[in-house]
Amino acid sequence: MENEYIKFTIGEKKDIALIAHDNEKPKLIEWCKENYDILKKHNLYGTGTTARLIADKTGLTIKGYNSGPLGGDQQIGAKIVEGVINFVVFFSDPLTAQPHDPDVKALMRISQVYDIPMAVSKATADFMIHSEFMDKEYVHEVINFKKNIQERAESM
Ligand SMILES: O=C(CO)COP(=O)(O)O
Repeated sequence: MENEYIKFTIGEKKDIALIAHDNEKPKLIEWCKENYDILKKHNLYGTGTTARLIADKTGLTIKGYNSGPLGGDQQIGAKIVEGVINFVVFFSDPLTAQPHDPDVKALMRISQVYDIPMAVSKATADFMIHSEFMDKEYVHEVINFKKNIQERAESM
């Protein structure tokens, strides 16, 4: 099966998901404060508690989904599939087991599938936010999964 790629343009205003596990929330809030002037130019989304804390502590406008353990990671994942989210900052906790670990893995996996940049630490988030892609249009290329599915169905 040969893959065909679809190209689409991502505008100057990005759609950014911000997520942090509990132990990492203070770090993400600090990071949002540091990068307030950049973040305020974009559309922000987050899992429930993270989004509420960011809004309260930084004054940024952010759309909140469900809390992570109640399906928030899956909602963000669905937005990636729909082509809504362009960047993800996810300060996951590398030292604490999460009850919704399958959802966390699913979100990381779907970001890879759609080649959506995901920063999982402050260092990578700093690289991402200061990247030349942040404030300009760029062309994003992903596999045409519709063609892929059709070809698979036809071959069965
Ligand atoms: O658990 C999370 C991500 O896996 C984050 O969820 P909250 O933002 O609701 O704490």
